[in-house]
Amino acid sequence: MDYSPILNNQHVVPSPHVKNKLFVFCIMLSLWVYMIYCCVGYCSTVPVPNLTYGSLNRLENEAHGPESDSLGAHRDLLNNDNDPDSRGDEFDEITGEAKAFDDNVMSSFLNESKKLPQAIIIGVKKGGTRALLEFLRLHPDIRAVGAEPHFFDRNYDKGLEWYRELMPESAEGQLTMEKTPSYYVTKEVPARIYTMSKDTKLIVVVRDPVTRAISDYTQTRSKKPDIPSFESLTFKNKSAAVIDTTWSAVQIGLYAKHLERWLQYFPMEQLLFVSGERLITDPAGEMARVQDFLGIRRVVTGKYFHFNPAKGFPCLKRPEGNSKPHCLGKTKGRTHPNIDPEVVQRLRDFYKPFNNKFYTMTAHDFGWD
Ligand SMILES: Nc1ncnc2c1ncn2[C@@H]1O[C@H](COP(=O)(O)OS(=O)(=O)O)[C@@H](OP(=O)(O)O)[C@H]1O
Repeated sequence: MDYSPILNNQHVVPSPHVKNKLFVFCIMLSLWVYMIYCCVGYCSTVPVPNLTYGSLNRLENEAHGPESDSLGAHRDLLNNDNDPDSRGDEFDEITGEAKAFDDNVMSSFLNESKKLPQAIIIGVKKGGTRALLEFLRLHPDIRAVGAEPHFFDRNYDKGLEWYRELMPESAEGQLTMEKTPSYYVTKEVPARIYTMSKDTKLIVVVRDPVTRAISDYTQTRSKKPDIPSFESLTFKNKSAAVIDTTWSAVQIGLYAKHLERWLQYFPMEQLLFVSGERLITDPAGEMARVQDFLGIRRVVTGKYFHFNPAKGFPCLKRPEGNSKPHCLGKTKGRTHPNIDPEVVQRLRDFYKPFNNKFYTMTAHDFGWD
């Protein structure tokens, strides 16, 4: 009778063939255990030798919880302005789940890192910049910081590494973005962005300068209810009816003048002007232009928007399912005070030549007159 060597020795000694199979099985098992470990969100906390500074920072954030970190960062970034409109707290509920999934599961697989922004929403204040950023954040190829970094105007001395650290982790092929509306009107900013990268794509959300000025005033008054009337701030001397172009609410609306400064550094093709009005009436149409400009797929389409008649604005909805649409917070879409129609008309006349120049420069009639 033939005995196998195993039985012959009275011990269970696996043959080399079986050993190989066992080895492969163990490797597979370890991989599966690791993947399950990752899927419950632990693998990003496993110390690995080649951790970047960025990922270390993320681990620290996870340890303190995302809320405490972002609040701290926002306070710092607000730079005493304490402007609720600057906080990245809009639409967090709708993007929150996706972000958590990204952070906890995907980042370790995708070799993510923090990058300087390749595209920036540079203005204008009260143009609809928050809405545009939140619409863009729905796109899987966009990673954007929620709060306004104010790097190129207020925090430039902190250096590019400080700026990079504020950015979210992004994978290969994803665009990093931020929005700071004051960049468009700040003299030093074009040169500074050019120094960071002359290829930076620049997006400006523009809105009828008269409505924009009233919106700006409404925001200031919500924080300082005792400020003088819009009418008295508009004129240097009310009787002379000379418009005070040093008042920032008026100054910001001189879009053509500010654009001249940008064109000293960037070609027109690198700037995209988004209509703040159309962003409300046709968000999908404006988003198509923006996505084309950024060179990303048209993912954010009409199915993401639901017009809320009570609010008078488009809100965001998930294309699948029938969950409640999410609207921007109450600092967006404030009720404007009634302004003396004569003053409004004076402002319209004042802006007319500047608007026309702006239409010519951008080859786009925004229809404000
Ligand atoms: N979808 C949606 N929901 C709410 N509000 C919207 C939306 N799209 C554009 N807007 C308009 O955005 C205006 C605020 O502009 P910004 O976000 O650029 O303001 S800020 O500079 O960041 O403070 C804000 O101005 P006000 O209406 O004067 O408050 C809105 O008119």
